[in-house]
Amino acid sequence: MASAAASQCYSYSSSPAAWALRQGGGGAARVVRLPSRRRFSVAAAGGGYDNENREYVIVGGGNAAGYAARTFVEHGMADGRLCIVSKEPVPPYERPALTKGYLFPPEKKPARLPGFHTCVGSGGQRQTTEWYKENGIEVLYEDPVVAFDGKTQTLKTSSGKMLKYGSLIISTGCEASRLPAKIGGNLPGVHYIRDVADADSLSIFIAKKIVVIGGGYIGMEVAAAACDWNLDTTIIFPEDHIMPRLFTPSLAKKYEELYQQNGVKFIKGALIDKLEAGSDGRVSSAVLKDGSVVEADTVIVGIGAKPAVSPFEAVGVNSQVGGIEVDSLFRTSVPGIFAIGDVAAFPLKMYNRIARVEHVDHARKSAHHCVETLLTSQTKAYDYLPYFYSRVFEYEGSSRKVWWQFYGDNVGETVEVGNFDPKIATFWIDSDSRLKGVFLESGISEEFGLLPQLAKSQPIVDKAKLKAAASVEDALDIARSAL
Ligand SMILES: Cc1cc2nc3c(=O)[nH]c(=O)nc-3n(C[C@H](O)[C@H](O)[C@H](O)COP(=O)(O)OP(=O)(O)OC[C@H]3O[C@@H](n4cnc5c(N)ncnc54)[C@H](O)[C@@H]3O)c2cc1C
Ligand SMILES: NC(=O)c1ccc[n+]([C@@H]2O[C@H](COP(=O)([O-])OP(=O)(O)OC[C@H]3O[C@@H](n4cnc5c(N)ncnc54)[C@H](O)[C@@H]3O)[C@@H](O)[C@H]2O)c1
Ligand SMILES: O=C1O[C@H]([C@@H](O)CO)C(O)=C1O
Repeated sequence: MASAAASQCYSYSSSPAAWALRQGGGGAARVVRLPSRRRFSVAAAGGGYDNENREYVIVGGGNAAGYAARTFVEHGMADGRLCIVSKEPVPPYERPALTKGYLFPPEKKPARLPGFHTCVGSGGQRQTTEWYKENGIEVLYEDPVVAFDGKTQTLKTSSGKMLKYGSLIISTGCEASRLPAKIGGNLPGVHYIRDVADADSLSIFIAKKIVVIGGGYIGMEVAAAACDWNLDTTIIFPEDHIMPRLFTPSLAKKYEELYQQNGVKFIKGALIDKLEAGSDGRVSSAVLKDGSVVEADTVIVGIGAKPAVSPFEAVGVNSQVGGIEVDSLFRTSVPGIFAIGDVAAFPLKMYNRIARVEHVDHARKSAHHCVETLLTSQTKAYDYLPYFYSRVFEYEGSSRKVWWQFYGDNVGETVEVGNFDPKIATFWIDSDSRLKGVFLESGISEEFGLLPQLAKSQPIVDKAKLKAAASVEDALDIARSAL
């Protein structure tokens, strides 16, 4: 328990006159008005709290938390005032590295901590453990919050610590969806990848035959990494093509063919009936619903992720997309409590709907926007342009590297140009001929730089001209000329 420091009390008030939480999209607007001036004061250590009276508490030490901490420091509001409570034993890091550089073979200089702490993924400073100490930020490691009381503004951690907050930022991200234990989802040799401990335990390094379950981001990035290990790799998923959240069938076909050229086998339209163990108790095969059996000494499961709302359900969970409901300033319906990153269900202003975005660009930007709101009472609504990307086969010696970027909304008719030679562009165009979304494989930086401009301004484009484009470069010129 905290030492009984001399009693100190600081207080501040919630920022704007009235808190309003609107439900966008189809839901009727619901404005929750609260008394205009709510004063919060964080009781002194006399209350016996374990976080040294830190006014600001971030729950979750992942990608968004690292970027939030940076903004607190930029405002000079971290030292002695910020506390991060994390489930993990290490400070925030760039999670995307876990299925990219982290999976390179030992002789190819795999990414390892402390090399990829936030904010290096966006060209920022590497915030090591020492960085948090030097900036006076208290970090509680390996001690997840298990209980929360909004009335007393207190949190309880799994080790029994009691923490008091003035403002609380929920940054708990997502948890990997799991196969049920009863069908072998927890067998030794079955792996999920969410945090660096998972990546460390991944026995891809000693595997011979791996089965990857799920044809999404994790599935594709792990399967590509397995090619660098020359492993016998099979991907199994229920849809009829990979990346169903984003890829068109024809785009998926191009990438599937590239994976097959690298030796990856696909079993599509298939669901796992169970995972079986061998005599050593480790996973030895995957049995599909049709009864067929695929041998494997390692199984990597990438079947989606669920927002980690616990123990903050009472703050308000969005029924459509899940996650903690926030407004365009990341304020929840409870004054002084915010949510950011994967776990936040926020108004996607451009498309007038509530969304959750499980990608690192939003984690970084939402963190910055939220802390700016908290510290400066700015009222500029978050106006996020969805940006997703992936990089595979990027290892040294790969026959071709793959790096695609997508901006916007994948809605409408698609026009696809190019055939991995080396580029591919796909344009999503709505019924008013407006460009809604754009995808580019292996662009040069100027071309990648054009994508957000196109997706943000949504120009009217000539579909016929795009379809007739002789190359990806021509197609981008046609789109650029529509700006
Ligand atoms: C393997 C992998 C690769 C990825 N690659 C990419 C990519 O290439 N590009 C891209 O755009 N996105 C990628 N993503 C998605 C991106 O990493 C996430 O969108 C981003 O990490 C979300 O940041 P966050 O802070 O909201 O959540 P997280 O980074 O998941 O952090 C949440 C943190 O909160 C902790 N936590 C949870 N509950 C509690 C609790 N009760 N108390 C305390 N701590 C708690 C978790 O342990 C974790 O440390 C990848 C994700 C994974 C898993
Ligand atoms: N480059 C990136 O942006 C990137 C990279 C890795 C991870 N991530 C994030 O990490 C999280 C997890 O990624 P993911 O790939 O697991 O999720 P995903 O949603 O991208 O893919 C899940 C895949 O598993 C399939 N699936 C669902 N249930 C299944 C089942 N029972 N059996 C077999 N297949 C099943 C889905 O149909 C889909 O193909 C997501 O939030 C994702 O955005 C992002
Ligand atoms: O954003 C990212 O961060 C890591 C790595 O670049 C950090 O060094 C990675 O692989 C990304 O895609």
